[in-house]
This record gives sequence, structure tokens and C-alpha cells, in this order.
Amino acid sequence: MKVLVIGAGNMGLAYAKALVKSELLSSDNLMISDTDEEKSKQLETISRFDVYTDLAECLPAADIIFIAVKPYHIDDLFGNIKSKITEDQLVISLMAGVTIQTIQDGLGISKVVRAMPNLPAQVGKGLTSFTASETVSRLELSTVENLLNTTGKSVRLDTENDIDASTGISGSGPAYVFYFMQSMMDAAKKMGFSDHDSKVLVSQTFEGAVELFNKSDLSPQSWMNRVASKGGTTRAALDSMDDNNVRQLIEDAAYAAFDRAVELGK
Ligand SMILES: NC(=O)C1=CN([C@@H]2O[C@H](COP(=O)(O)OP(=O)(O)OC[C@H]3O[C@@H](n4cnc5c(N)ncnc54)[C@H](OP(=O)(O)O)[C@@H]3O)[C@@H](O)[C@H]2O)C=CC1
Ligand SMILES: O=C(O)[C@@H]1CCC=N1
Repeated sequence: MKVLVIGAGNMGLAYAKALVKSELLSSDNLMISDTDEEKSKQLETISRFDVYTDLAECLPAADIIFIAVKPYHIDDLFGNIKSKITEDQLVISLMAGVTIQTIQDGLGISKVVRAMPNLPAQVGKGLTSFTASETVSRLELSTVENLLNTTGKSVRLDTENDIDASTGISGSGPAYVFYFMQSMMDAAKKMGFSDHDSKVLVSQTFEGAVELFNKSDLSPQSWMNRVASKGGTTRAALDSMDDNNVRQLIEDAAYAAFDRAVELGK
């Protein structure tokens, strides 16, 4: 099986590296393509896989094609590859919002998996949700699942609306966590901590909290209650968040991402 990754950016490279690292695919069977010549030259020197700037040279050899370009690049990309891609090739799109129908129409093919990864894929802790067109066979789906799992975990969802919803939770979600981290680090620095100490205080707090959560059946709400003593410091902080409607604002933000994913598909 030969795999081609189109787009050597954050997500394309994360996938390419994970596929090769997993040994599910030898580096001889992984091709990567990017329009940026400078980036491609750099990649050639540091990576073990074949790098192409001209898709005509690598596309015909691929059984599975990951598309990891930005949604606004698809007109150019589809225009370039529509005449070269064939019915037996399977496309896995990592693009937010872009629907299966758009990809089928744009490329004149039928076998499409629409996936929504997230950035922790770069460290093997990603979460990729996916759904497929009816033309993708069970065997192909199982191969796809194995490929996606090289970057972490995957979840198969029933509908494309579910993929848009998961974009609002797990796809964009790492940025919400970083938002929280940045705010806590800014507060720490304002309190007089050095950059280094602010980072340690915040990162170890996140890591510890996530590990506690993962190693138990308790809900985050129950863990909050374990940290907060009656009349204590944590209660003061949580009351401040509740008074400022932070819970609702976070929900609104997740819905804003969901809505934007739906909008991108139109
Ligand atoms: N980043 C994230 O956390 C997540 C991203 N995604 C999705 O992944 C996709 C990629 O995002 P991301 O990796 O962040 O984007 P990047 O901009 O980092 O990477 C995209 C790469 O594709 C290149 N490119 C553009 N057009 C072509 C083309 N026709 N052929 C080959 N390469 C091309 C770009 O080159 P150039 O820079 O020269 O334009 C760039 O290097 C997006 O659709 C996004 O929705 C999904 C979930 C999470
Ligand atoms: O912001 C975006 O559009 C992409 C999709 C999810 C994360 N990044």
C-alpha cells in the first residue's frame, strides 16, 4: 500500500511522521507533497520519505491520499488533480468543514473519508473523528482506522454533522486548553513569577489534573469539589468564574467552532 500526503504543514507532517514511525508503512511507501519549494527542500534533507512538489509525479502511485491543505486551497488543488485521480484511489480529507460531496464532485471520485484530527497528533496523543462515504468498503475502513490510529485514537461517527460538532470539541479544542494555559501563565507573571516558574506551575498543574481525570471514573465536576474546600481559595476562584458566566462562554465558543465548520461546508 502506498500513501500520499498532500500538504506538509502542521497536520500533514504530523500524519506523515506518525505513519512512518508506526511501521505500518515503510518510508518507501510514504510520499509527501507540498507546493512550497523551500519547505519541500528542507523536508528532503531532514525526513526519510519521498518529497514532491509536482503532484503528477506521485499521485498515480498512491492507493490512499491524505488531503491536508487549508479549505481555501481546494479549488487550486482539485483543478490540478481531478484529471489524474482515479476511482480506485481512496481520499482521506483532514480539512475542516469541507464535505464529502464537495470532494466527490471536485475530484470526480466516490471513495472519500472525512476526518477531523487535532494537533496532539504531533505527539501521538491525537484524536481523529471520521466518517466515510458508502462506497468505502469494510476492509478499507479498517485500513483507514489503522492509519488514523498511528497519531493517537480515532472515533468513527455516523454523520458529517457529527464531524462538524467534533470539530468544535476535539478539533479546535487544544486551542481552548492553550487559551486557559496562557491566561493562567499571564496571571502567574502578573503575580511576580518568572517565565520559567510560570510555565512549570501551569504545565504541571494541567498534566496532573488530566492524569487524575484519566485514571478515575470521576467527572471534572467531582474533581472540582475535591479541590475546593468550603469557604476556601478554590471556591473563591470557581465562584468568580460562575459569576462571570465562564462555563456558558466556553460552551458558546465550542458552538462557534461547530457553526463555522458547518458554514465552511456551504
Ligand atoms: N492545525 C490544526 O490543528 C488542524 C488542522 N486541520 C485541518 O488540516 C488542514 C491543514 O491545516 P494545517 O496543517 O494547520 O495547515 P498548514 O498551512 O500548516 O499546511 C498546509 C500546507 O499545504 C500546502 N499546500 C497548499 N496548497 C497545496 C497544494 N495544492 N498541494 C500541496 N500542498 C499545498 C501549504 O503550502 P503554503 O504554506 O505554501 O500555502 C502548507 O504547507 C486544514 O484543512 C485544517 O482544517 C484539522 C484539524 C486540526
Ligand atoms: O481552525 C481550523 O479551522 C482547524 C480545524 C480544527 C483546528 N484547526
